[in-house]
Amino acid sequence: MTVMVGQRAGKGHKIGLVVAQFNELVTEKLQAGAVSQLKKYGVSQDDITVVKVPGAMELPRIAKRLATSQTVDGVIALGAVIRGETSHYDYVCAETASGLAQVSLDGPVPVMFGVLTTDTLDQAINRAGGKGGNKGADCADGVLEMISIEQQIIAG
Ligand SMILES: Nc1c(NC[C@H](O)[C@H](O)[C@H](O)CO)[nH]c(=O)[nH]c1=O
Ligand SMILES: CC(=O)[C@@H](O)COP(=O)(O)O
Repeated sequence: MTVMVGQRAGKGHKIGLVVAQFNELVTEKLQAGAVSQLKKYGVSQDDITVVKVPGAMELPRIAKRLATSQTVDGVIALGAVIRGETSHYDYVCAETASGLAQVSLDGPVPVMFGVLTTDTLDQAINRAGGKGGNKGADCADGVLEMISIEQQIIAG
């Protein structure tokens, strides 16, 4: 069996976006990048479900609820964790990443890790539509590619 990678046909696919409100200046740009990219590949607005959560730590729980709801073909989790004065940053990053990875591994649909983990606000802004690209758009590419890969594997 040969599985073609890089396939991003989006028409007819339903995608769930879980977006952290913490650092909303950044996460709203990630969300816009993801939606724009999904539409570029044919996903309709009506097939994109957006759920907001307080912060990155809440992303895994709602990503799991969406992933297991049998209403979406893939999930994109978006957030921006920016280092402060204490070790809280380390715990938020580690648990959010671990939680989302577990939802993707254990769940029925692919879950993309679209959480920026940066030392400064500028670094985050640069990766939400600035010179560093848009992590939300990158995740849109990735979720469509993963859906295609899994469909090809199932089809044999
Ligand atoms: N400092 C950041 C947070 N902190 C909040 C946590 O994500 C969580 O909402 C809280 O601990 C309650 O469970 N969240 C971010 O998304 N980004 C940050 O920089
Ligand atoms: C990533 C965080 O939780 C961080 O913004 C919290 O800031 P601080 O460590 O200064 O309390």
